[in-house]
Amino acid sequence: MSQPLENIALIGAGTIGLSFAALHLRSSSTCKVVLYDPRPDLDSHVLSLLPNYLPPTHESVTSLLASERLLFAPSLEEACTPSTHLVQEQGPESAEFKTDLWPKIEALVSPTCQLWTSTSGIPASVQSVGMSSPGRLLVVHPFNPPHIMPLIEVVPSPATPEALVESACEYFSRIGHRPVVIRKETTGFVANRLAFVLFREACSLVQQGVVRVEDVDKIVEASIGLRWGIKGPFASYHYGGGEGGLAGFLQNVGKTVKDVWSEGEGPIEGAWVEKVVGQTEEAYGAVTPQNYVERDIITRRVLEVIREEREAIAREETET
Ligand SMILES: NC(=O)C1=CN([C@@H]2O[C@H](COP(=O)(O)OP(=O)(O)OC[C@H]3O[C@@H](n4cnc5c(N)ncnc54)[C@H](O)[C@@H]3O)[C@@H](O)[C@H]2O)C=CC1
Ligand SMILES: O=C(O)[C@@H](O)C(=O)[C@H](O)[C@@H](O)CO
Repeated sequence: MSQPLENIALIGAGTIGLSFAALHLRSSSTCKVVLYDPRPDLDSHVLSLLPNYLPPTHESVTSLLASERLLFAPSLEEACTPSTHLVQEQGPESAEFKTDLWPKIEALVSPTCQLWTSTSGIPASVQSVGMSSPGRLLVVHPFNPPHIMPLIEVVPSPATPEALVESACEYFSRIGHRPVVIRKETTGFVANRLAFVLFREACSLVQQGVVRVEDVDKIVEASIGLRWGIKGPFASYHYGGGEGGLAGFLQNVGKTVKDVWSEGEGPIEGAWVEKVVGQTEEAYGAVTPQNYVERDIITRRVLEVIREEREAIAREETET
């Protein structure tokens, strides 16, 4: 068991950084989270958003600040110290920014400090080129918002020791998340690759006038979005194949699958960005904080029902 992650420095306190702050703070009643972010509105940003990310019964942000379990560091050097157990970065998605940052952090912390990046798709082997021990850097890619969404894609570089991978997986499993180790550094890792392929097809269908933005959302929410939250694509198609399972599915539907695959490639023609953005803004207007509150309430409830039902099924299986 690696050292407890009690002194945590979060570099970048935007959408993801603040969500991870809530996750770490609610996962341990003793851990200390130090935020470093040069944004001029950091105080108001944290005070306005962080309370929504913490459970309603959790210690208030004001109390966390008063007890110094939550701190704002005025500099990187004051956020990352020899007593820091974990530095997690969620700054701008820029290879230049992250590559420049990690050698600085490495020089500030102890050799046992865990170094994680929340990047959407910049591999650790790219970000760590300037580090003296590149293998120390590990990608822990969340799905927004990480204080609720359980997936963490743990993506080691070829230089990363297995012990660091195991330590990160152990931490996230212990706090109720679902880490999945991705064994090769692909662009966008796995979740984003799957999401972006679907998103490309959705944009193409809107651009072709096959369907409007809001109808794509209705279709996904009323079918695959629900289905894949319960059983992923392989299990779902295995079930869909009846007695033949996935082999039966591929035998029955395989030609249509391949026909669709062969069509859905290459760039989308025309001014598709303007079209999908225009229809999205027309359908939903500007995003408000209340949108996030409603999203989080429903997402938490769905996850809770899935957990409750799976536990009930497991209990029945052990009792029979
Ligand atoms: N937004 C999303 O859905 C997801 C984002 N990510 C990744 O998380 C990272 C952050 O993304 P977001 O939170 O969405 O962006 P964001 O723009 O909300 O937050 C980035 C924060 O970094 C701060 N920052 C800028 N320069 C800095 C510096 N020198 N030192 C410290 N902080 C600095 C900014 O002030 C800002 O608050 C990116 O790498 C992104 O790819 C990962 C999964 C999902
Ligand atoms: O969709 C998410 O939450 C994450 O998988 C991402 O990394 C996104 O691509 C994010 O960067 C943009 O929404």
